[in-house]
Amino acid sequence: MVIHSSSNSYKIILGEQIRFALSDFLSKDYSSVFVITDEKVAALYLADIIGNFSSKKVYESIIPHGEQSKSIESFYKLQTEAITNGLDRNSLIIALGGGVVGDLAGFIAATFMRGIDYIQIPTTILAHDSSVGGKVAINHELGKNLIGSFYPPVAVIYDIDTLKSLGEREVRSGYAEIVKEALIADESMFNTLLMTNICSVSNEQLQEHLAYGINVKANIVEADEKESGIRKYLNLGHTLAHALESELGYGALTHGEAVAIGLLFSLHVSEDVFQHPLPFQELYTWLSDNGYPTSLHAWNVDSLISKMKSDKKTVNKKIQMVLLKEIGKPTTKEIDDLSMKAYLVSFIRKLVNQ
Ligand SMILES: NC(=O)c1ccc[n+]([C@@H]2O[C@H](COP(=O)([O-])OP(=O)(O)OC[C@H]3O[C@@H](n4cnc5c(N)ncnc54)[C@H](O)[C@@H]3O)[C@@H](O)[C@H]2O)c1
Ligand SMILES: O=C(O)C(=O)C[C@@H](O)[C@H](O)[C@H](O)COP(=O)(O)O
Ligand SMILES: [Zn+2]
Repeated sequence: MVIHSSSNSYKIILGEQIRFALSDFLSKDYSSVFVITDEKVAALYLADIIGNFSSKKVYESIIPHGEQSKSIESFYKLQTEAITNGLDRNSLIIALGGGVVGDLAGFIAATFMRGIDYIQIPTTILAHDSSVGGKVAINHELGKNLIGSFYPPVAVIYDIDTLKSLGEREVRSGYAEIVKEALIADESMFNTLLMTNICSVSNEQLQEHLAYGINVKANIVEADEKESGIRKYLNLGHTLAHALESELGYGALTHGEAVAIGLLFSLHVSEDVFQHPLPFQELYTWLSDNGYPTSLHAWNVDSLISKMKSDKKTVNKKIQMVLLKEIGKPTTKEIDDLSMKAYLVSFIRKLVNQ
C-alpha cells in the first residue's frame, strides 16, 4: 500500500521476515544509519536490523522501554548522540519498536538538521496505528504528545513475525486501537472483533485485523493529513485516554488500556447526546472478558477536565470530543465543563455498578 502525503509518498509493507531484507525497500544510498530502539526490542531484533547494513556506518541508541521515554530528556540525549555520531542530512534514522520508539525517533528525524529521512519498523500491534500517518511527538508533564510535528516516514516496514514475542498486555493495548478503527468505520468489523478472543487470535486473523486497521487509518490520513477535519475521528476515545495517561503518570496504564476506557466513555456520552443506543454494554463485557482494566480507582474529575483541555482538539478552552451518531458515523462535539463533569461522574458510577 502507498500513502500519499503532502511531502512524499511512502509504502507500507506488511510481511514475514522482511526485517532481514530492508535494502529491498530503501531507494536511497544513505551516508549512515542511526537505529533507535528500546531495551526490550533491542534484545530481540536489533542484531537482525543491523545485519542489513554491513557496508555502512551504523549507530544505535537503546532507550528504556515505556511511555516515560517519550520525554524532552530522551529527545535531547538522542539529538546529542546524532550530533556526536556525525549524522548528516543524508543519514537515515530507523525507528525499531512500538509507538513510543516510533513517535520519539520520528520526532528526532523531524527536527535533526530540520529534518532527515526515517523509516518505521513497528514491532507492536498498536504500532500499526502509530507508524502510519506521520504524527510524531514527545509528551509534556502537562499533556500527551504536546510537542511534536506531522512528519511522514519514507517507509513503514512491518515484519509481523516480531509480534509473536509480545506479551498479553501489549496485545490488548494494540487491539484497543483496532476496535477504535472499527467503531469509526463500520459495524461489521466491530461485531467481528467482539466475537474475538484476542489472546488466542490466529495468525491469519491478526493479519486481517492489522490490514483492516491500517486501511482505515491510511484512507483517513491521506484525505486529511494535518487533522483539519476527518482525521480528528482517529482520536475517538483519546480526549479522556490522554488525560488519564497524564493524570495517572505516564506508563501507569498503557496507551491502549487508556484508549479502551476512553472508547467506553465516548459511547456513554454519545448515547446521551444523540439519544440513540450504542453497544456500551457489549464493549464493556468484551473488554473485561479480554482482561482490560475496567474497574476504576478514585479519579479527580476536576483535574481530569483540566487535562482534557490540553487535548489538541480543544478550541478556546472548550473541549471537543469525537462522538458516534452510530457505529461508523463519527462526528465532533463541543462539551461544556459542567456537562463534562456530569458525564464523568455518571460514567464512573456506571462502571462501578457493573
Ligand atoms: N503517532 C501516532 O499516530 C500514534 C498512534 C497510536 C499511538 N501512539 C503512541 O504510541 C505509544 C504506544 O505504543 P506501544 O503500545 O507500541 O508502546 P511501546 O512502544 O511502549 O511498546 C510496548 C511495550 O512492548 C515492548 N515491545 C515492543 N515490541 C515488542 C516485541 N515485538 N516483542 C516484545 N516486546 C515488545 C516495548 O519494549 C514496550 O515495553 C504511545 O506513546 C502512543 O501515544 C502514536
Ligand atoms: O493518527 C491520529 O490522528 C490519531 O489520532 C491516532 C491516535 O491513535 C494516536 O494516539 C495519536 O498519537 C493521537 O494524536 P494526538 O494528536 O491526540 O496526540
Ligand atoms: Zn492512540
